[in-house]
Amino acid sequence: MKPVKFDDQLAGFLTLAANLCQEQNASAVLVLLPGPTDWDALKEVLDGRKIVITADKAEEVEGAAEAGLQTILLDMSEAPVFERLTQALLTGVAREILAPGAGVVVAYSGFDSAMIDSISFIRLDEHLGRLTARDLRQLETSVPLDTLKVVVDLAVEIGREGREGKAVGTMFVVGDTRKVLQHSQPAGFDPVRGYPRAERDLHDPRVREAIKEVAVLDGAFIVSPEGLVEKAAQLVDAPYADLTVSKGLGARHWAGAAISKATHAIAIVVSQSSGTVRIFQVGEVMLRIEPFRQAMKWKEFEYERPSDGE
Ligand SMILES: Nc1ncnc2c1ncn2[C@@H]1O[C@H](COP(=O)(O)OP(=O)(O)OP(=O)(O)O)[C@@H](O)[C@H]1O
Repeated sequence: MKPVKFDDQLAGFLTLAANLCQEQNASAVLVLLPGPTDWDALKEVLDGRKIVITADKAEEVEGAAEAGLQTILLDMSEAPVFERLTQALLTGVAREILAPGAGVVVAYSGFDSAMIDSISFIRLDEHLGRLTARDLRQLETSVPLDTLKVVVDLAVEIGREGREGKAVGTMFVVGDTRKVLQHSQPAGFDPVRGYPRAERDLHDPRVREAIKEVAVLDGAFIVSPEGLVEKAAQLVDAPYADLTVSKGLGARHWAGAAISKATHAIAIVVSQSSGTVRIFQVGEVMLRIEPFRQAMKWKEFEYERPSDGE
């Protein structure tokens, strides 16, 4: 990976970005770079503005954090620039580096991948953004926020990516594990059975990748408040009485609603047909996240017409 020379072109575009930031009252300048550059010179040109450096690999932002710059890594080098920028902005919102609704000036390589040649001004739509920590905090639950974030992010990735080109649906039931297990029975072979704790901990990215591989199996993952997958491929069974679930949602969603009502667990359901992730608590959809190209669109609570009877 080649460093990016801090030449007149780069300095010129950053100066334009700084001016635009000033004129539009933007809250940050996001720079998508193909490699490390002279961070001090970059900071000097963007004098005093909030700077976010985005790249694909850690070595491309080498030294940026030490220079006091915020960084976002994408690992999407094959994706079109538009999708990479969208993902960078969504990640910025999710990590609370950028505020939803904020204006952001973006400097990037639109035509020549080796140099900065384009500038855009983007106003982050209030509703565009990955689920933020604040949204999850609204769920008053005994499950630590940190575990919820890990599981929700994993669910969103499964809904978005699927498996080998095919859509995948699944469910995670998080928290109140002892009680949830009383309502569960194996749907088939349990791929996590017999594994030590460390190999079932969803905080470990390798474990999350392994879970994506087995998410195609029937049934739900039962996750402890600490983020350990206690069991996989479980059919959860709880009474449907007094539940209202939207039309068009089937057995998986009913089961998620029911278990979240019968216990203090949170059920996170990925729909196979749409990739939408719904978060159920006390029998109701509390949050819903729509897949959106590479990234996703976060919607505030929206009333879904309940189906009749049942
Ligand atoms: N009680 C349950 N516990 C866990 N998983 C279940 C349960 N019932 C159904 N499922 C899972 O849901 C899968 C799909 O069922 P169904 O199509 O009726 O669900 P859905 O709610 O319409 O979801 P999707 O949008 O993913 O199709 C089943 O193959 C099974 O793996």
